[in-house]
Amino acid sequence: MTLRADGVGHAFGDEPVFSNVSLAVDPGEVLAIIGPSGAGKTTLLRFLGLFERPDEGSVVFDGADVWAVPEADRLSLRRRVGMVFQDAGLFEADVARNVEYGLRVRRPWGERLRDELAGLVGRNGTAEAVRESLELVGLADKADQDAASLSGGEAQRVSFARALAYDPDVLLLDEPTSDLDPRNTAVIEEAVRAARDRGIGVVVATHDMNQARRVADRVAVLLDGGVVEVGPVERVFETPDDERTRKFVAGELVY
Ligand SMILES: Nc1ncnc2c1ncn2[C@@H]1O[C@H](COP(=O)(O)OP(=O)(O)OP(=O)(O)O)[C@@H](O)[C@H]1O
Repeated sequence: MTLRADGVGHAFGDEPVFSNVSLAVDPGEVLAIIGPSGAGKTTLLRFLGLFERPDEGSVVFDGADVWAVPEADRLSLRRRVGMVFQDAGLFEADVARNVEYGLRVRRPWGERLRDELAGLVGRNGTAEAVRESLELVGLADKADQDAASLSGGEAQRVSFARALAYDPDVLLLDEPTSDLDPRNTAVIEEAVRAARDRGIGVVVATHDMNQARRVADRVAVLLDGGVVEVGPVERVFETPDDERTRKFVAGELVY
């Protein structure tokens, strides 16, 4: 199921962020969105996550223009997209409960009610999904630990596991490793590859170009009010078409 932004543009008040952004992520690929701070990476992810409607253009998921379909249809499309925010956003409960939450919020109402009545923890399928997701980020042994006692890196990994537990079709990651040490970064990057290998389409917003090189199949360069280039990682980094990409990749300042 392809998720696509088609000519998307947006302004906050009279401050334009970007215009005419078109890009897509296919199942089983990792697309990195790179660009300087303030270029609009988070804003673009929020549009791709169907959280907000852009001023211009459309977001198309599985062939449906998501802001043109009835709200109920949009909500069911949104459930198929997982998003991991910069802030891990865990709540005060043990690690397993935090991961279960991912299942709880994305389930259709009927199933959700059934889960509530059955007691989510006791349901085998759910417990299994929680355990598998935690294993993928190397934290299965911390399932019963209080989330508040985790390190920042572990909290991010739990947040990732929470998004994976529901087995989304698309996973959006906003600077997933920005404050993490190399070990936690490596675990998350490995989990990104595992998600891709399961057929999930992954979008990673990052200002870490090395990370984009390590995990992405394709990269979109967001700067100067738009996507100036999108293509296979190696091509974009080694022989960029756009001079602004070349400068950005070389670490020269680009506005
Ligand atoms: N809700 C909002 N209201 C007003 N301005 C906003 C809002 N959200 C974002 N902006 C502005 O839009 C621009 C893009 O912000 P965004 O967070 O999308 O950039 P970014 O590329 O993700 O940056 P960073 O790498 O620093 O996280 C910034 O100038 C920001 O101040």
